[in-house]
Amino acid sequence: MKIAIGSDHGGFSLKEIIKEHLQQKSIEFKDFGTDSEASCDYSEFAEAVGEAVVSGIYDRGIIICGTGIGISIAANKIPGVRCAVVGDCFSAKATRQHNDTNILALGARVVGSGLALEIVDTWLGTEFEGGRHQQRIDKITEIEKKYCR
Ligand SMILES: O=C[C@H](O)[C@H](O)[C@H](O)COP(=O)(O)O
Repeated sequence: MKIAIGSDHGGFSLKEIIKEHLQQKSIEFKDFGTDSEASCDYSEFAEAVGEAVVSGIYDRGIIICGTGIGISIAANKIPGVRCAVVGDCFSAKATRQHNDTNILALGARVVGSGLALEIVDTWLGTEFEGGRHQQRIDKITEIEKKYCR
């Protein structure tokens, strides 16, 4: 599995911790920035990671800002992105099983690094269940087609 990862300044230090964790697990990733704690705008990194995932070059994305909210809103503007802000392991599992999320958003000012790594592991290790959930995702795709031209 190939992961695209990105953050703004608020998520930079958690991004570094997650990168080290992925490295230890021999999971391939590319860092799309930011590269320091200097103030920047999360939309840039949401777009870079979102494009990388939707293009098919990367299987999944992980994006981080202070709350996970701004960066997830921006990523979800890209057709084909299904991004959820997650702060617990139950939701991490459910959003893969039910929503087939392809990008995970984390709030570095909300969750500690220990929980964040458990969320990452749970999210990466859970498969989409399909079935009734697929028809719901198909309906989301229909909304995208209606409004994104
Ligand atoms: O949703 C937005 C994110 O949480 C940002 O990381 C946050 O707004 C950045 O705030 P500041 O510029 O005050 O560090």
